[in-house]
Amino acid sequence: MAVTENCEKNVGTSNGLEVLDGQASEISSTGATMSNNAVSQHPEEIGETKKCLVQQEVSLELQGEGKAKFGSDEKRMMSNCSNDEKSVQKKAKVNHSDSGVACVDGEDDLLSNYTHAFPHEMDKRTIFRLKEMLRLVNLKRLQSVEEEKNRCKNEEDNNNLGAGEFSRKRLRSTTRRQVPKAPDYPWYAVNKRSCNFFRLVCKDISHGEEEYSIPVINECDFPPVVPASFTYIKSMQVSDNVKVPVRADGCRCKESCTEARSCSCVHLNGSAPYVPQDGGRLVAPRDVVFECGPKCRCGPDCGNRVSQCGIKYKLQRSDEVENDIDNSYFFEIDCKQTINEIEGRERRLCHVPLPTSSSVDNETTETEPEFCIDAGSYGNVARFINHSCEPNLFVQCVLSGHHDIRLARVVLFAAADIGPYQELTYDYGYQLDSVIGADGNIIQMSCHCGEPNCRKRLY
Ligand SMILES: C[S@@+](CC[C@H](N)C(=O)[O-])C[C@H]1O[C@@H](n2cnc3c(N)ncnc32)[C@H](O)[C@@H]1O
Repeated sequence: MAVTENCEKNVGTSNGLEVLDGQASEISSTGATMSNNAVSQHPEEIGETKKCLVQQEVSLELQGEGKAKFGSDEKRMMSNCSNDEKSVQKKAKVNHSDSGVACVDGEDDLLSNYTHAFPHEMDKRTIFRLKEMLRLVNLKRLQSVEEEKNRCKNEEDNNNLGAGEFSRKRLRSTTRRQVPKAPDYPWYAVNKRSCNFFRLVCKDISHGEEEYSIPVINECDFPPVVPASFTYIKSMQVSDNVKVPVRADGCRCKESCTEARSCSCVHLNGSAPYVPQDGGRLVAPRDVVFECGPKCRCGPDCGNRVSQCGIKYKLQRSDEVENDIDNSYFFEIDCKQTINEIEGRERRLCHVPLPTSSSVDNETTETEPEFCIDAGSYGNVARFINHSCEPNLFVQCVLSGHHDIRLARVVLFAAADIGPYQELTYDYGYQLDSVIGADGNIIQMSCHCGEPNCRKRLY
């Protein structure tokens, strides 16, 4: 899945965007973490969330008449089915039917599944409209399949040509090698009566947790599938085996904390880390940002709590990259790397100036990371942000409730102005050949960020 910005204005440089929340866990000797999580101790609550998810995601009024509800049973069917079954569903082929109309193998199965699951809600009219929508989806898919076929054919032809012929051919069709622009599906443009309905698999992945809903649009799979289940949380849960650090003392300010001489938290930063503009921009990347916390007297509107304010921009997710390894959602809380790896930061930060001083104890920066965030089952939208070798976000460590750098919060800030519908990315910062499998062999992963300077490998 990729996360894109989905609003009509730019996300400004260095605006605090998101906290990579998940579960902070101790890194075990194997590098894998297993943790008892706080949320799973409240099964009723999770049950409620799931119920709510079904209601929110799948209800749809079709022109105010027949009401089609998809998802609950279908999703259950999908989540219960084996990988083989899933891949069969994903591999629905586009064909020409006798009438020349594109159809998808398995369309009848799909409709009969829905009819079976919702017998009272699938009247003839609804079925007709569903078929019409499927036809539109298929036509669009067929078009791209044809385009792809033509592209491959051209490439094949060109492989059989000499250099002179090749250049003549390229001159004649200069657009041939252009990468087709990915279609944008702005949230406001999602037409419930059109085929986009089938691509919108979730109206809000945060299930009302965030101020703005985060829709998920699946442009890859047919039928579109919802993202694998996880629980959306807004603040980091610390697993039972991790000792929660003592709360840091707070400032005594009654209003917004902007001055180092009057606010003890701002003082720890040397000067105010944020400018009060567009919700608080980071003045410059720092080793660590000290924000106001729970023991401070200032309120939630304090200017030194930027990373605690939640998402302030509309985001959406689209299905692009498949994950097939178990630890795709681990993030080491490695402030040492973000603080010390100037080379990496130079690469990551684009034109944002580098930090000038280290306000963190050297001893802590020399040790290996002890904790990691496991966003596999619990997390927020940041868990879906992909890696890029030319990213538009960078990692900034932030401390607020406590001052233990080993459990710092990981916050992603914009490194440049980010336009609407741009994918949000950051540099995962892996060292090549640093990921070792259970058998002791190095695991490699190719990078598909597509940037001209792509390093070709994630790790
Ligand atoms: C934190 S997840 C990112 C979200 C994930 N793509 C999804 O759809 O849920 C990290 C995983 O995404 C995939 N990924 C992210 N960026 C990638 C890239 N540039 N090239 C290849 N795979 C990438 C890898 O499988 C990686 O382990």
